[in-house]
Amino acid sequence: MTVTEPRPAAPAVGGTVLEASGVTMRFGGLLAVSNVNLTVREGEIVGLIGPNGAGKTTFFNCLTGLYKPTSGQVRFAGVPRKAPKPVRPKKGQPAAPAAVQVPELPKLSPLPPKPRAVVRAGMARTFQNIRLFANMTALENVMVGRYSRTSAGALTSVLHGPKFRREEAATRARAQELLDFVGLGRSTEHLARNMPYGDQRRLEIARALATDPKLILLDEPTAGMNPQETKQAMDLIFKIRDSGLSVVVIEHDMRFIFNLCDRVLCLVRGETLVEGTPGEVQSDPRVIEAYIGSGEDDDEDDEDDRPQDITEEGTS
Ligand SMILES: Nc1ncnc2c1ncn2[C@@H]1O[C@H](COP(=O)(O)OP(=O)(O)OP(=O)(O)O)[C@@H](O)[C@H]1O
Repeated sequence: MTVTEPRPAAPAVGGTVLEASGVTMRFGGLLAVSNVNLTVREGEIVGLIGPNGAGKTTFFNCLTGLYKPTSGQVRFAGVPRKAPKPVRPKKGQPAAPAAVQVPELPKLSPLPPKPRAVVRAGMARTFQNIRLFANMTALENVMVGRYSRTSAGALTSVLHGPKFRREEAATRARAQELLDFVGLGRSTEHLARNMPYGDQRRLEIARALATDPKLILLDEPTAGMNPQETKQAMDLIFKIRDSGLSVVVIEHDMRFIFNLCDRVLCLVRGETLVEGTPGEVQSDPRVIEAYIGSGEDDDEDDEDDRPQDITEEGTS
């Protein structure tokens, strides 16, 4: 399964941006992710692969703070995990024995689960299913993403004071810049729901970039794309990397992943099967076995995968 083609040279990889160690996630009796480690450095593109049900999305959700892992730890930009607060005895009650005072709490990610807080921390993500505001223009969709970075309060916004107007103009200008960056500079006033599928995907990326992230996580960015759209998506991700961001990407398209990524982590049944360069991972017989065993066809280009509608859900 050698599918690697010559790829643009990666810039020198810098310090650690994201570090996940021993991440485990249980849903009741089901162990979806088990003791998974991952380090992402500045300027790196890391791929997450694995057959259906391997735990990729669950692990992704642990990285972004959408899920609190059952155990393990996620550090983003060096933010350390907060120590659990000791339980204080109530007034007049004798102090509980030490073992009860500091219960054995599961190690939680320091990443707050609130999406806005995750954005402030410098992470942005896209979802498997497109989540654009269907009846808003491309520009408005990106501006919505940008609002998490503006400071005008509710009163300023209602009064449309000078501060609001200044910020609004800056937000609009930045949104336009991002649309140009992703190649949608001419679609500014198009309603999201009328845009071609590949453009909607790029619009989602522009909206995620509007939060000025250090790291962007893309969940199946090429799902349902035709080969030309897939190539454009790859070029865009290289461009994002070249602008200094780190990228983590989940994909089923092996050719895409092996041509795009600096490093690839392959999960099977919630566990790390192998992690390494695309060359190492694609030649590992265990990876081939895992995919053959799962019956997945990696070169499938099924047009029927295209979602028919985009949802009205907002950024998260
Ligand atoms: N919220 C949930 N509650 C219970 N079980 C879940 C939940 N989310 C995922 N699972 C289970 O956890 C396992 C891993 O699922 P996950 O969606 O993370 O895999 P995946 O590798 O992303 O799969 P796919 O490639 O099909 O999207 C599966 O067995 C799935 O059924």
